[in-house]
Amino acid sequence: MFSFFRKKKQPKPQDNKEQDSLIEQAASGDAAEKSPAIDQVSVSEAVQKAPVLPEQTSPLDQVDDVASTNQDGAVSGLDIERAQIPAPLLSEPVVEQSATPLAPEAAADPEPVVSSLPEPEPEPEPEPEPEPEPEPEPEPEPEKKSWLSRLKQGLSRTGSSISAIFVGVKVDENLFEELETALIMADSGMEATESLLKALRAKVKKERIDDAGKVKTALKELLTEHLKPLEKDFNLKRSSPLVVMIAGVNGAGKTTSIGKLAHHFQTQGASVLLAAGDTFRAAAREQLVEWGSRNNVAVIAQDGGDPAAVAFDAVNAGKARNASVVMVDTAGRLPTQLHLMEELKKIRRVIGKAEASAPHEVLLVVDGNTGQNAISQIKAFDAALDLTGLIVTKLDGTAKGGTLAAVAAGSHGVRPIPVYWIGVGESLHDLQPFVAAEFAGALLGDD
Ligand SMILES: Nc1nc2c(ncn2[C@@H]2O[C@H](COP(=O)(O)OP(=O)(O)OP(=O)(O)O)[C@@H](O)[C@H]2O)c(=O)[nH]1
Repeated sequence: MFSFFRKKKQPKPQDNKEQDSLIEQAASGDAAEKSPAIDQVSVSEAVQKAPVLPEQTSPLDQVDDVASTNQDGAVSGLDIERAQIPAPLLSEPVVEQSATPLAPEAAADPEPVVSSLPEPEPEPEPEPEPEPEPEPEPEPEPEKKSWLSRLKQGLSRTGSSISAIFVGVKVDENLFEELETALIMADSGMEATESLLKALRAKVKKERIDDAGKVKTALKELLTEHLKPLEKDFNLKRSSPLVVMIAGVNGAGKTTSIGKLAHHFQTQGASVLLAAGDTFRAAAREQLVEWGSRNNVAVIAQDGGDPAAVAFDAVNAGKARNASVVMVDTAGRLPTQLHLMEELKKIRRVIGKAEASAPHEVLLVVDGNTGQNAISQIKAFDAALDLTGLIVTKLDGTAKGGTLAAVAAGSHGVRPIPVYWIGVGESLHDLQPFVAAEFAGALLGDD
């Protein structure tokens, strides 16, 4: 599919443990003395020797540049290691096998498709030239919706059903019961719903609120207060480079969010380096390289191999180049795929071997449409990785949105992990900091 990537070896399950430990040995820097075989799986080599086919201007050319050169011409740590590699090894790159099985389409070069040519049809009679039609007036471009209106529209299913409850009704038990149902239907969970309604009843009683519209305002205040603990500024400058590891289930929006974040960080003056730690899906690597070129930032990648090795090299490259931020993408996985969750833990550990204080942030990307299932996802990834934050994507879609109220309430034992950003579209700018009041307003269908 991607001619510039080397054909991957089929994984040998019985070798994985041994290779994993070799990768970790390599990362800890003492492997060479312990086993001559480490040359075959050297962490740095794997990236440095990513193949570059001659005459090809593939994204990996850029990647190879990143792994081997330093912008100002200085010899980087990676260069030094490369210089010490015997020539035969350099010319024959070793691709270390990941614990992750290779996707069939990535594992085998596709057969060329040869389609049979149809019989040539007789030349049609030339038609007389039609009269040129007058050019239609160009339609005025619809004004690009603001992100907040996209969030409101995304949550409108919940918003309009909650809003409708307050129209033309008395403040009585019926109103509270309808609200209870609507909040549960919005995926807020029992804990959050009960606690919100208890507080609302108390407030209505204490402030003698007898107007349904004012009950809605009171609910918005309470919901904002409830969501407030999830609101947290992302501190970009606390370490250099700041190493951010990104995880999540398949298709949650990890790579897209990394692309958006790269742009966001750059607008704050940060220099960004990306690590294509999704070595499982070839298209994911290409997707990240594409985001990299869109943002004009370098991407460390290799064809196949161990994602921990990519992360390790990326952190070292980030240090050598004084990058402000290194973001490590990882392959999507379900929390039930225990061996893949182990792989994530290993990536986290190996990052720590490249830089003891790293990763500084471990973010879970959650699809906002996931509903209550998001709670079990967050719990499982948190147990494996000790998450530091969430990015909730696709809130411009058909999300119900109540899940965040459930997270804030610690539903089913989930930790109220901060939500740094929300995704409200597919383009570069469609990432916004999570603001409790705005989110509460959108969830309750504010105008
Ligand atoms: N509408 C909308 N679409 C989004 C948002 N974030 C991501 N997407 C889309 O979701 C799809 C999956 O996004 P990816 O970034 O490839 O997801 P991923 O988690 O990296 O996927 P895997 O690598 O397969 O696990 C893409 O079509 C994105 O454009 C968002 O905030 N809103």
